[in-house]
Amino acid sequence: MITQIYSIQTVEEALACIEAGADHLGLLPEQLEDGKPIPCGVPKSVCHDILNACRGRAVLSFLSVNDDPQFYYDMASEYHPDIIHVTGKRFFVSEPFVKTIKELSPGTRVMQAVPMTGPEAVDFAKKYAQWADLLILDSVAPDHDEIGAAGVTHDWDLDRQIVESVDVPVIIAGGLGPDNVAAAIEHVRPWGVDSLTKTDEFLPDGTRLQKKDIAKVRAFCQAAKAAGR
Ligand SMILES: O=C(O)c1ccccc1NCC(=O)[C@H](O)[C@H](O)COP(=O)(O)O
Repeated sequence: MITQIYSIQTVEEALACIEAGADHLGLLPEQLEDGKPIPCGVPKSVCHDILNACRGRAVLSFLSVNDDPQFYYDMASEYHPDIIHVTGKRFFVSEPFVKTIKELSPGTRVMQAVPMTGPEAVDFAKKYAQWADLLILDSVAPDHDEIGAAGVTHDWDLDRQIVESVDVPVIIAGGLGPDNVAAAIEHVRPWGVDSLTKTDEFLPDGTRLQKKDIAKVRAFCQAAKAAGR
């Protein structure tokens, strides 16, 4: 069972997550969203430092919420990440897009986020599984229109249907943490599991810090590996 942890901010955090059992690390190179800097964007020099420190020790997934394919092409040329994670609101992978990414960065795989909003997600997943190397099935929170970082679960029956009907590896995401990852794995039988919100640090007043809680990351990875055996 592959474990993926978002959103990495520093080299120290990346190395601590690897030591805690994470196989894939996800991060967002700094970028604009609706004209404003994205909250947990990582500066270019830090992205390179994380890549240099972690290559060969974990799979690095670089995410964008951009709807302009050029942003992804620039990301492929600049970083040559192991995975490019496409989670634009209106932009999804296509055959020519994936071909261009692979010309710019041979060896980079392309992962399409699937918005798990209802039964229509099954056809969406089947369509984009034609071109993407991997899928990530992710929640869309009721109060925002972004795919991911929602901190809530969705209907795992739909995830199970998708896992059973596509030929590419599927990572499940959305509100997963140490408390529920085993149940999700048992229900869906995916290739991998992902966590953001529930493995972050929180202040006593409930404010979420953009920082991983390494004890929670360890508990998540241990629970996932045990359930995935
Ligand atoms: O990592 C982010 O900050 C992020 C921001 C915007 C869209 C997606 C983002 N992350 C993608 C992931 O794969 C998350 O880990 C996934 O959405 C799960 O999030 P959560 O429900 O909070 O565990």
